[in-house]
Amino acid sequence: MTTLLEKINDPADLRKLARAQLPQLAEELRSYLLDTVARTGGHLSSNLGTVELTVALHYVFNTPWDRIVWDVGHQTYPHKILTGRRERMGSLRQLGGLSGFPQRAESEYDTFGTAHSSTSISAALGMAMAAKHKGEDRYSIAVIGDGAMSAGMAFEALNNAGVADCKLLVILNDNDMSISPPVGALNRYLAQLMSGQFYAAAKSVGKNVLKVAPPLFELAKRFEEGAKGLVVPATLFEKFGFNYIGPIDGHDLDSLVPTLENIKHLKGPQFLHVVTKKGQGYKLAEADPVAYHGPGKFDPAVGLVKSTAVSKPTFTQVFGSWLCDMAQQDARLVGITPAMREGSGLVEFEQRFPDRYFDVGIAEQHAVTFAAGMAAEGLKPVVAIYSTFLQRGYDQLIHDVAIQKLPVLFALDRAGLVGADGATHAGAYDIAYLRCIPNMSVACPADENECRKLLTTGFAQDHPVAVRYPRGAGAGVAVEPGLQMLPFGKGEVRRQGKGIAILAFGTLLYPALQAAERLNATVVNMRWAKPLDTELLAAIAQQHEALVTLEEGAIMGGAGSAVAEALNAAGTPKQLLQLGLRDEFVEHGDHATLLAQQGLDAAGIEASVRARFGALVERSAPALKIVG
Ligand SMILES: Cc1ncc(C[n+]2csc(CCOP(=O)(O)OP(=O)(O)O)c2C)c(N)n1
Ligand SMILES: CC(=O)[C@@H](O)[C@H](O)COP(=O)(O)O
Ligand SMILES: [Mg+2]
Repeated sequence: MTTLLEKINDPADLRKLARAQLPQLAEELRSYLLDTVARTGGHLSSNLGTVELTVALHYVFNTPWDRIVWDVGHQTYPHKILTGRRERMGSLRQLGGLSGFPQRAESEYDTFGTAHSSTSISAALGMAMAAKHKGEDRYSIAVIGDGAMSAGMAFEALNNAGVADCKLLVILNDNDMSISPPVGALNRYLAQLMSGQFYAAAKSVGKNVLKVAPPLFELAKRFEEGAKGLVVPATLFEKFGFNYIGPIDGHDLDSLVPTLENIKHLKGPQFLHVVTKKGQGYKLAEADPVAYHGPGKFDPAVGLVKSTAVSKPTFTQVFGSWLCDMAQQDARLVGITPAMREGSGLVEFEQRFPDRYFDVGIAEQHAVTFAAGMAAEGLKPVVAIYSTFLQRGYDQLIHDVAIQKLPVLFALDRAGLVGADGATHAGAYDIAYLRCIPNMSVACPADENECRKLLTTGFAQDHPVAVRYPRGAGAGVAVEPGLQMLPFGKGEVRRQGKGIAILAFGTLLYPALQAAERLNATVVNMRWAKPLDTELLAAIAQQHEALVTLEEGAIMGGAGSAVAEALNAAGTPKQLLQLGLRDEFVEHGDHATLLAQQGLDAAGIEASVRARFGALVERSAPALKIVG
C-alpha cells in the first residue's frame, strides 16, 4: 500500500492533503525518520521533536517562496524528507551524500546554511528586510531552540528585529533541553512561562478557540483583559517588540496549523512559542534524549547498546580524566564548557567537582571572558571547547585573555577534520588563528600520552595556552598516570633519516613515521606550533636538503607557515613542502577517507614528497618504491 509519505515529493504535494490527513503523515514521517537515522546515525532526538512543526510549516507557508531558517539545522531531517530528499536519506552525513545540516547548494528549500547555533534570527531578519526592500511579499521564519536562544547573537537579533517593520516570524522550539539539560536564567524564565497562569489558562481555553479564528493576537489580548486581577505580565519577547503567541503544543497539528494560519495575517514581528519533546515518539529517546542527541547506527528495536569491547580511549576521555586528576591536585582549577558537557568529556568532572564546574550555555564568547575574569582573580580556568566553536570567542580571546596575559588553558577538542558534521564543524583554522596572537601558545600532541602531558604543561604556564587534539581515538599509545610535564616549546626527533625531514605537528606524526620508512626521511615531532622550537628547526634545517611540514589544519597561516617564517627570519631558506588542509572546505564523510583525499594519510604524504622531491628521495632511499 502506498503511504501518504511516498506521495510527497515536495511541499506542494503536502499542501494538497486535507488537514485531517496530516497526523497520519506525521506518524509515517516519524517512523521513516527513525528507520533511516538508525541506519546512518545522526541527530535523532531533535528531529523526532520537530516532525509536526515541519509538517505544519510547509503546509501553511508557501515554501520555498516563504523562507524557513532552521537554527543549528540539526533538526532538519523531516524538512529534508518532505522537500524531495526522502530517498537520499540513506546517504546522510556520508561522503557525497546529504549533509546533516541545511545547505543552500543541496536544495532551494535550504534557504540558509546553519550548523553553528543562534544565527537564524539574524539571517531571517536579513531576508525579511531584503524582501521588503525588493518589494517581495513573503514571510521569513526562524526556527530556534531554547538552547540556541540563550546565545548572545540571538539576543542581538531580537533587539534589532523587535523594532523592524517586516514579515518576520520567530518560532521558539522549546523542548527544555540543549544537548544536555539546559542552564541559565532564560531557561528558568521559559519554564515559568510554561507553568504559569497564562499557559494554564490558554490551555483550558483550548484548541477550539484557536480554530475559530479570532486572530490569536486578539485572543491573547482578550484573554489578558479578561484576566485582569490576575497578574499576566508582558513576556520578555513582547518587551523586545514582538507579538508573543503561545506557548502551544508543538506536537498537536490541530493547534499548530490554525495558529500558523492566523499568524500569516498579522502585522509586525511575530514570536511563536512552541513546546515540544526531544525524542518524541521513540520511548528510548524520550527517556534519554542526551544519548540519542547524536547516536551512531543502532537497531531501533533494541536501542543503543554499550559496547563491551575494550577500545582505545578517545582524546576527549584522556582530557576528561586529566581534568579530574589535575583538579584533585590543584584547588584553583575550574572547568568551563559552553553547553558541551558530554562532547567535551566533562561528565565525570561535573559529578566529582560540582562547585568547580561551569556550563555557561551556548555562549562561547561569554565562556572565554568569564574564564578571563576567573583567571584575573587567581583561579586557573580550563575552557573545554571545540576548535570550531572557539571561532565565536575570538575577540574575547585576544582582548580579554591574551592582552592581559591571563593563564587560561584552552582544551581544544575536535581539532582537524571531524567527519560526519563536515565543514562547519571542522577544526581547521585554530593553529592559524591562535598562533598570530601574542602571549598565546599552541600545543599539538601527537598521541594520547603526549596529550595528557601537554595539558599538564599548558596548565602550568602563566599565560594562555591551547592544547589542540582531534575527535576520536589516536594511535593508541598507553597513557601514563601521574601529571608529568614536557619541556615547554620543545620538539623531539622520532626517526633519523637523510635528505628530507618531515616536521609533524600533532597526530599526523604516525602516518609521517610510516611514510618516512619508505622515504628514508627524518621525522620530527614538533609538539608546539607556538613557540616553535627554532633551535631544533635550525639544526634539522642544517642537516637536511629539504623540509616537509605536516598538520591536520589549514596550510595557510598554519604551523608550516610558522616554519617558513622562522627559516626566513633566520636567513636560512630551505626547500619546503607544506602539507595540511588545502584552501577549500572539506565536506562530510568518513574521517579516514577525507584525510586520504587531502593527501594526509601515509600514502598521500609519501606521494606528495616524491612528487616534489623525487630526485632527492631517489638519492636518500634508492631501494624503496612508492606505496600502493
Ligand atoms: C555555536 C555553537 N555552539 C555549540 C553548538 C553545539 N550544539 C549543537 S545543538 C546544541 C544544543 C541546541 O539546543 P537547542 O537549540 O535547544 O536544540 P535541541 O537540541 O534541543 O533541538 C549545541 C550546544 C553549536 N552547534 N553551535
Ligand atoms: C549539532 C552540533 O553542533 C553537535 O551536536 C555536534 O554535531 C556534536 O558533534 P560531536 O559528535 O563531535 O560531539
Ligand atoms: Mg532545546
